[in-house]
Parts: sequence; structure tokens; C-alpha cells
Amino acid sequence: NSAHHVTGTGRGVHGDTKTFEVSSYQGQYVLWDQTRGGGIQTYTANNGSSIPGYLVASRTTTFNDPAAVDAHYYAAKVYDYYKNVHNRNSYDGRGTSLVSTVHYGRNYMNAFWNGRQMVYGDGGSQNGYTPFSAGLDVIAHEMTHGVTSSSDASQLIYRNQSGALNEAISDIIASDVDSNDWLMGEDINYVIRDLANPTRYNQPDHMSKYVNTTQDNGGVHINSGIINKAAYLMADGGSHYNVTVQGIGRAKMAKIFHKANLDYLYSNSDFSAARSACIQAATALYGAGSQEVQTVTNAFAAVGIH
Ligand SMILES: O=C(NO)[C@]12CC[C@H](CC1)C2
Ligand SMILES: [Zn+2]
Repeated sequence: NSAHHVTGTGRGVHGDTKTFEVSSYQGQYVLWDQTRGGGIQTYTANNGSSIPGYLVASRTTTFNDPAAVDAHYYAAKVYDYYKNVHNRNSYDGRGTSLVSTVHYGRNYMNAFWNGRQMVYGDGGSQNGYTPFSAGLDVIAHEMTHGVTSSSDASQLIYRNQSGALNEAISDIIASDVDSNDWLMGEDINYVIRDLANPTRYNQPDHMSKYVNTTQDNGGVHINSGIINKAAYLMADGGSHYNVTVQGIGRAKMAKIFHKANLDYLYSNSDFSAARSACIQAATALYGAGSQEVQTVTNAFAAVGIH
């Protein structure tokens, strides 16, 4: 009813004024968008570590918590991306409410999906104390972890090659949502990955450079560079290790990876399985002899996956 379609406003972390859907609740206004799926709710942990914490409230429709404003606004943006581009209702396809918590911990330089919701720290000295919800690519990355973990096909166990795939898919979809660059973290003053040039941030860009390590769950944030590079080549094309790839554009690339994630990947899929999953997805979407299938095949070959 009318109390549920209230327009809220507030400035984000970078000082930009945004408007978003809120609700009136117990005589206040709260960051609860009841217009999308089962709802989008944004909470604050008040720098504690118990989540979800407290629904962000204001006495007026103006909200003065920039980290919360960005988390709420970008969650709606990513909801709309999945609905409009992939016809998926929320992270699980069943309209389950999208919950975010900001101000998690103290000087917390990270963000994560905890299996049920998104959680964001306030950043620290390494990124000018920029809250992690200030980046659309970060929110898209985290929500995509939710998509992967709720996909009865993949789930992609978070270690070694399946974990690196999990990470890569989150970066790849994030690059389609935040589509004017190939960087991860540029809006939180913390560029940590470049899908076009993974080696710029010490990630491998070919199987010959795969890093066998016990760190980082078997290098899930390191070896994801190999799959990220393949995705970049699929989208923009190019020659890599003497293999030339004809680009098909970012949108088609993202459709292929999303369909692979939902329909053809499984919990312990490795990089070779990712190649066949993407070939199967491209075949289903664009046909067996299509340019798209050829591009997928060549892009994986270019990073040493056959
Ligand atoms: O890769 C990640 N999580 O698995 C990141 C690192 C920086 C952004 C926030 C969290 C993405
Ligand atoms: Zn991640």
C-alpha cells in the first residue's frame, strides 16, 4: 500500500545524492524496499560483528548514512540487473529478500556473502577508509556469490579450481553490471583485480602460471585471473599466447557465464569443466556452429585450457 512505496533520499559515500525505495515502519522510515521481489533490506552492525544488526532507520525520508545509502541503492541496481538481463528474481531466483549489513567490524577491509546475506566493512587506511558498499562492482560480486551458492547446479566449493571459478564468476558478472571498465574495486579506492590484465595485480593469465598454494583457500582470488582473462577475451577479443579470439561483446559473454553457472557447473567443477560448461551454454544460447561457440573455445585455448 502507499506506506510501502515511499521515496527515500541520501548522499552516497562519494557525496552523490541518490533516491531509493524505503518503507514507513513504527513511525520512522527504514531502508526496506518492498517493490523488488521479497524486499531489499539494509541493516547496520554499528561496527559490531553480529548480523544482520539493526534495520537502518531515519525520522525523515532523508538518510544520513552514506555506506547504507550506497548498499541499499546498489542492491536495487543489482536486483534489477539480474531480473532484466537474466530473468532471475533475487539471488536465488525465488524472490528471497536481499539483505545487506554495513559498518561490519572495525576498519574492516573486506566484504562477503555469508550464505544468506551481503556484509560490508568500512574500509581502512589502505583505501582511505572508504566503505566497501561504495562500489557497484563489489555489491554485484557479493550478490553473485549468493547466486552461485543457491544454484543447485554449481555452488562451486570455495577452494582450489572450483573456488577460483566461484571467484571469477563473481568478478565476471560484476564487470557486466559495472560495465564501463574491467577493474574490481575502483570505486572503493582499492583496485585489486583487472580482468583485462590480471598480471597487473599479480594474478596469472594462463594455465602455465597456475599457482598451487594453501593460501587463500588454494588461491581462489589468485587463479581466478585465468578465467577472468578468458572472459575478457570472449568479450573484447584479442591475441593472447599466440591464440586470436574474436570478441562477442560483454553482454553475450555474461549470458554464457551465467547460464554455465546455473545449468552446467557443479560443486567441484574444475577449469576444464568450466570450458565445456561455457561451450554447452554458448551452444544452447547461440547454436552449435555459432561464432559465440568458436569464441568461447578460442578464449579458453588462449589461457591454456583445452
Ligand atoms: O573478492 C572479494 N571477495 O571474495 C572482494 C575483495 C574486494 C571486493 C570485496 C570483497 C571483492
Ligand atoms: Zn568473492
